[in-house]
This record gives sequence, C-alpha cells and structure tokens, in this order.
Amino acid sequence: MDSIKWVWQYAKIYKWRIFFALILVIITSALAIVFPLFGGKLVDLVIDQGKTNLLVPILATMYGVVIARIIMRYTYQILFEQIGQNTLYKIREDLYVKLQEMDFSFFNQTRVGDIMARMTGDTDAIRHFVSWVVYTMLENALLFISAVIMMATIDWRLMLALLVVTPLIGYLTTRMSRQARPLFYEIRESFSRLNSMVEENISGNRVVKAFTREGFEIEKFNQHNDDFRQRNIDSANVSRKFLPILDALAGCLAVITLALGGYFVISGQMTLGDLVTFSGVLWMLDMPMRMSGWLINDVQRFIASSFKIRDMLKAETQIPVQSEKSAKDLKGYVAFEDVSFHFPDAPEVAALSHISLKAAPGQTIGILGETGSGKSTLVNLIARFYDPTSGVVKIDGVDARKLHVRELRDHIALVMQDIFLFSDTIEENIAFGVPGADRDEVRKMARIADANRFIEQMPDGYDTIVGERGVGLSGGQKQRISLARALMKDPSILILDDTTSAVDMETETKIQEELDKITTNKTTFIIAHRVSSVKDADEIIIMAHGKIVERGNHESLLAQKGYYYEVYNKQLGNFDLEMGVMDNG
Ligand SMILES: Nc1ncnc2c1ncn2[C@@H]1O[C@H](COP(=O)(O)OP(=O)(O)OP(=O)(O)O)[C@@H](O)[C@H]1O
Repeated sequence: MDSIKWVWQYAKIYKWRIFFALILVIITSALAIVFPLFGGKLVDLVIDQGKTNLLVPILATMYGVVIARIIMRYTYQILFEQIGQNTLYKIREDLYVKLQEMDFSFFNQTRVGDIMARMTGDTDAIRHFVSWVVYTMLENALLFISAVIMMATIDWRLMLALLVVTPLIGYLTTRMSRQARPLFYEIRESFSRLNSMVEENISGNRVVKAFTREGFEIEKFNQHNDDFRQRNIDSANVSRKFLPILDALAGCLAVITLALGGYFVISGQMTLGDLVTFSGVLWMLDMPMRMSGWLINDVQRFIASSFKIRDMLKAETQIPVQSEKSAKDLKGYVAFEDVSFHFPDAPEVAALSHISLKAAPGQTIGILGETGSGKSTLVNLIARFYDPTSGVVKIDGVDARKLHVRELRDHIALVMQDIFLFSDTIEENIAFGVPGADRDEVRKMARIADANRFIEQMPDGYDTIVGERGVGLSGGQKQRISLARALMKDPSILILDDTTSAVDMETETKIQEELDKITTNKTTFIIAHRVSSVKDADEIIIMAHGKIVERGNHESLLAQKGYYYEVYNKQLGNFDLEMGVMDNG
C-alpha cells in the first residue's frame, strides 16, 4: 500500500487523465460481452427463427462494438503509457537530483552497477506497473465478473460447472508465478552482475591488455553469461511445466461447455444461441485466471523496485546542502583545530589524528608524506567531502559544518589526484566550473597551467574532443587541463593534490612561477611527493599515519634532519644525477 501511495504522489497530477482512462477500461471491458451475446442472438433469432431482417443490425452492432472497443482500448493504452512515461521521467529526475546531493561516503559504499540498476531496471518496473499492470488488472477483473454475471443470467448450472475448473487454473497460475518469482529476482541480480562485469572490463581495458588477461576476462564473462542464460532457461522451464496443464484445463472448459451445454440444448433446457454465447465468453474466464499469477509477479516486482528506489531517495547525506550560514563571500582562512577523522567504512583506524593547522589568504601550505599517510583525506575535509569525526575545520573562522556546502565549494578549487575529464571538448572541460566562460579566460588559464602549447598543437585545438575520462591525453596533459579547470574558478582556496607529479621538473617550475603570480590572494595547499613542489611554501607539513610528524619551512625542516631532510637529500641526489647525465649527454 505504501508503494501505491508513493507512486500516486507522482501520478496524481494526471488524476483526471487516469480517471478518464479508467472509465474507458470499464466500458471496454463491459462491452466485451456484446460480441458473444449478439453471436448467440444471431444463432437463435436469425438462423433458428429465420428473422433474417435482424441479420444486418445484429452484425452491424457486433462490428460497431468491436470497432468501439478497439478505439477505446487504444486510447486508454496510450493514456496509461503517457502517464507511466511521465511518472518514470519524474522519478528518474528525482533519483538523479538525489545522486547529486549524495556525499563521498555514499559513493564509496555503493556499487555503480547497483545505482544503474535502480536508475534503469527498477524505474522501468514502476513504469510497467503504472502503464500496464494497473489497467490490465482492472480489465481482467471486469472481464471475469461480466462473464460470470452473464453466464449466471443464462444458465447458472453451466456457470457453476465451469467455475469448478477456473479456480484450478487460478491456483496453478499462482503456483507457477510463485515458482517463477525468485527466478525473476535471480535473473535481475545475474543481469546486474553481468553488466557490472562488462562495465569494469571496459573501464579497465588498458589494464586487461597490458597484463594480457583477455582470455581470463572472456572466461569470467562466459561464466556470467552462462549464469544469465541458465537462469532464463530455468524461468522458461517453470512456465513450460505448467502451460500444458493450463491448456488442458482450458480445453476442459470447452469440453464441459459443449458436453453439458449440448445436453441442455438437446433436452430443450437451453437454446443453441445461449450455448454459442457461453462458448464465446469462455476466454473471459480463462484469461483473467491465467493472467492473475503474472500480474501478482508484476505487483511484487513493482513493490520490490519501489522499495529500492525509495531507499535511495530517502538516503541521508552526511553532508547536507542547506546550512545555517551562507558562504557566498569567502576570504579563504582555513584552520584545523584538533581534527581527527575515521572513514565510516573503517571506523577503527584514524585516517587523521589530532591535526591542527592554520592558513591565511596568500599563504601556501605544502603537504608531504608517504602514500596512505592521510594527505588527500586532510584536504578533502576543507571542501567538506567529509566532516571531521572530532575537532573542527574552520573556514574564515566559522565551523565549516555550518556553511552552505555548495557555496563553500564555489570558493574552493581542488585538482584531484584521480583526474576525471568529460568526453567533451578541451574548452568545455576547462570551463566546466564556470558555465559560459570567456574564451580568452580559458586560454589564459591554460597558459598558466602550461597546457596551451600542446592544446594548440592538436588538430582541433581547444575544440578537440577528449575521450571518456580523458583518453587520448598523457597523464601530464590531463593534469594540466585539470589545473586550468581549477584556476578558471578563481577560487579563494586552491588545493593541488599531486597535480604536477606527471609533468617534468622544467614544466613544473614554469607552472609554479605562473601560479605564484595568481595565488597572491589565495590560500593554497600543495600535496606533493617532490620536495621541489613545496619547498617555497610558507609552511610544510609532513604526514605519517594520519598525524603531522614534522612541520616548518624549508630551512627549519632541513635543520630538523628528519623525514624532510632525508627526502630532500635523496631527491637532490637524483636531481644531481639527472643533471650529470644530461651534462654528459
Ligand atoms: N574511502 C575510504 N575508506 C576507508 N579508508 C580509506 C578510504 N580512502 C582512503 N582510505 C585510507 O585512508 C588512509 C589515507 O588515505 P589518503 O588517500 O588520504 O592518503 P594519501 O596520503 O593522500 O596517499 P597518496 O599519497 O597515496 O595519495 C589510507 O590508509 C587509505 O587506505
């Protein structure tokens, strides 16, 4: 019932259309008895009693009713399809809007395949219910009732004889659908697994090729494909097992009608026309019984899908969009006050532990540390991709949790480690955060990110379409485009997470010089593995196991002779070596 109430929220704006369509269903179903009834009259009045003048009116009525039923059926089918499609459209839109609201934790814990299944298969089960199941249920119920009423008025004994068989048909169909029901769910799950596998294979096609694991992947696919086929065959076998019995029972209805009805006709208890009418309405008993099981399945599927969709629509983001304070004007002061953070799916480990840190506009904070030490997690807290488990992150002196998250993010540009480019032109990718951006501005930012040279060398320049996720570009090129995309926002807080790791040192120095010019009023965080990327920062922090283990500027850190000093010396050695090789070359 909850599911019906929920879907009604979407469908109720079409209530008059639904009402009209339902009236048409009632009339069309009721008119179904006209054909067999008039068929009977034709036999009795025209053929038996020779009233040939009635032949044309009877035939005309029968044919007229057939045409009227076709038109009305067509009309309500179209109406229900429209209502179903519009409902589907709105549900899909709500799901998509919800997806945009959800936070990193949700996406960390939810499989893409599962989200896609909800957006496609489950929403379609809702459409199917609204645009087909609803009227088919009503149609069948009315057909059955009209047939029973009509039979009862002609001969209740024959009707009762037939009604002895019909529950058996209903029982068998229900059993069949009950056996088939779990199989439907299994088919759906199997299909979802098959889809996820294909999706992963396509995304990871380079890894597959590099490791020459095509054979393994094909075998894995074949297993999923086999599983899907087998489950479909199992489902078809269930129907196949029951269909002969159901056909035999339908035949039984015909035999009872002819045998008992024939006897009544011969003994003068019934007219031949009435027998013809009886035969003509048999399908109205048989079909609803047969449909009942499948309709029950469809309703179950609708309920299951509606639960899944409602679950997602009800999912609470831990980072709500609306907050107490506006963050429209943000200067960019950042302060971490004794911040600790545990990922929801790994609550026993502290990804960040007692972090305290301050940064003001114009300052640059360099963050260094081994992989997995918590560098990315730390900057993710600034943009509120996660909120601290304890302690406070303050932006412009205000607890970030109180700030309107989208307004806050409008002032932050984050170049992530895992770069994502849309399959669109380079121009559109760079201007992504600033819709309708000026072309010159795009070029200026590309120049600062040292991306202009390679972009201009491309056949279509800024209009070059990059493949999905930026396929067709080198790692360093992607990094520079995503840096230009971040700079376009002219943010108060700029966060560069390993942004220049894939570019050569010369290019990096060039980018740094340009960045220095435009970050004078910005708070900049630079995560890096190279000392050269952070050595000019106002403060450099070294992270290990979620903690800040060293901090200071370049000189003071060297004087501490700790991790920074070691890394510096190692990298300096490499640098000297590189230079030596170049000199010799
Ligand atoms: N979604 C997550 N759920 C649970 N643990 C996570 C999640 N993301 C990261 N971690 C863990 O948190 C720790 C810090 O990760 P983080 O990405 O911040 O490291 P990092 O210092 O940026 O590493 P790198 O230099 O390799 O990018 C790691 O131990 C990592 O395994």
